[in-house]
Amino acid sequence: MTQPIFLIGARGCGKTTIGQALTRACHFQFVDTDQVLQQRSGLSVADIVAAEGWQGFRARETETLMSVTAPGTVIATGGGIILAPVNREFMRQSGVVIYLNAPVPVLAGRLEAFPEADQRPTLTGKPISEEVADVLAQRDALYRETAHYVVDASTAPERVVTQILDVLHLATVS
Ligand SMILES: Nc1ncnc2c1ncn2[C@@H]1O[C@H](COP(=O)(O)OP(=O)(O)OP(=O)(O)O)[C@@H](O)[C@H]1O
Ligand SMILES: O=C(O)C1=C[C@@H](O)[C@@H](O)[C@H](O)C1
Ligand SMILES: [Mg+2]
Repeated sequence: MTQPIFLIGARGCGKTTIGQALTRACHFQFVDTDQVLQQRSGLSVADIVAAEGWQGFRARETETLMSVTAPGTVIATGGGIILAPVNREFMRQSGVVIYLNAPVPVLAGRLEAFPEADQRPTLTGKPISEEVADVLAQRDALYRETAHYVVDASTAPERVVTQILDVLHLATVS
């Protein structure tokens, strides 16, 4: 199988972390839309949002998603990639989409430990655990309708990777 693999889910569910580990396990290339967007622009997410608003960031995100999608690639997306219908349709039609699902306390705990504020400027102005709950309530249905598979992302990274390999029927080659 060489179809692109898209990892979707909330901030902190592990798209970047699990994507890198999955890439090593299945010998795909790794790409992260947040990282590519920031490298290409020379700006952080927080800088872009300050200058152009979330609308400007979302337009750049769609362009980045389309440009990095290629066979043999694991694509870690940004948490809000599913907001645009064009992104949802593009991912479902271009490859296999996996939702890394984790409960609010797990997500909030990770984000409180590793805020990375330049990449994760506030979405609501609320404290982290409230924001995570609000945003997940708004987006969970969109993650589910976009995904071909849902995996439990609250376990250790190796177990998340194993679940993904299982649903994809890919053998781990070490
Ligand atoms: N399965 C896991 N178990 C424990 N810690 C994890 C796991 N997955 C990710 N983490 C940790 O949670 C934090 C956030 O992970 P990561 O940056 O991969 O999330 P993300 O989904 O890419 O978030 P964003 O949408 O903001 O890009 C990191 O510090 C990472 O080490
Ligand atoms: O959940 C979101 O809307 C975001 C998640 C991050 O990955 C970044 O793409 C950005 O901070 C927006
Ligand atoms: Mg990430």
